Amino acid sequence: MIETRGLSKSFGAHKVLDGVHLGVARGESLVVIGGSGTGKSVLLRTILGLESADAGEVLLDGEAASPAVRARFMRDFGMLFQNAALFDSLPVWRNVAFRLLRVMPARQARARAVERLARVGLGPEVADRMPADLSGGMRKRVGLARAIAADPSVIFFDEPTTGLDPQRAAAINLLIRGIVTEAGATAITITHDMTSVRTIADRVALLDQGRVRWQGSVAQMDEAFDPMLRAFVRGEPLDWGPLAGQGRQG
Ligand SMILES: Nc1ncnc2c1ncn2[C@@H]1O[C@H](COP(=O)(O)OP(=O)(O)OP(=O)(O)O)[C@@H](O)[C@H]1O
Repeated sequence: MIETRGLSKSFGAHKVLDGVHLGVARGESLVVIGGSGTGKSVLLRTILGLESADAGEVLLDGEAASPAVRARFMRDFGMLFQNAALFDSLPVWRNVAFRLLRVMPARQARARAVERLARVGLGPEVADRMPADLSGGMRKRVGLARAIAADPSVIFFDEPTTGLDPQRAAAINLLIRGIVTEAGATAITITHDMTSVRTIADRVALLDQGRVRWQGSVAQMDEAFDPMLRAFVRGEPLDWGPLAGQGRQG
């Protein structure tokens, strides 16, 4: 359903994507992992056309992503941005119902928004609050409620559990898994959270230095020999050289 072929993107002299080949089948959940700054968010933005690629191509439903193909794709698409990206001037329910308000009466859109808020563990009293009055974790969940409000068949989640406590994170992981399994949605998720990977992923791709270094199922990930993948999965500390950790010695 979504395919990238040799996708490359630089900012000035900094090559962030260096020939990314990746595919996601309809109804599949792909999780992209990789160290900070390896280009995971840039990859999603380039697939969406929010960044233009320097080389390579994006195919959506087998067609090259022309503006018309992208517009069609976006009609049935939801996204949770890393920072939730809420509209600060709109109350929570209008943020959640933003797209619904174009296609249904306000009363119905509000009822749907309240129902979606409940799915992410937020009560109806949150509906009329302003985003600035919410905690970071609550904003994240409002962003998730907005992403799923219109029952999209394709959803991108950029770090869905960052900033949530472990129990809320686990609930969000199950919600995302349910959206893929029960509603048959196609999902790409970026995360650093290995619990999320294990709950959400049909397939995992490890991005490194602008390329897909490894990809496979969760079971294959646990058996894989790739040293970088193993270190990432186990959360082994990076070696930052002789100055690292000096603060600990006072
Ligand atoms: N608009 C931009 N202009 C210049 N550099 C950018 C721009 N967007 C991203 N970058 C750079 O591209 C690199 C990859 O960024 P990206 O946000 O994709 O990383 P990431 O893998 O999602 O990281 P994290 O896990 O920390 O969120 C970073 O070095 C970042 O500074």
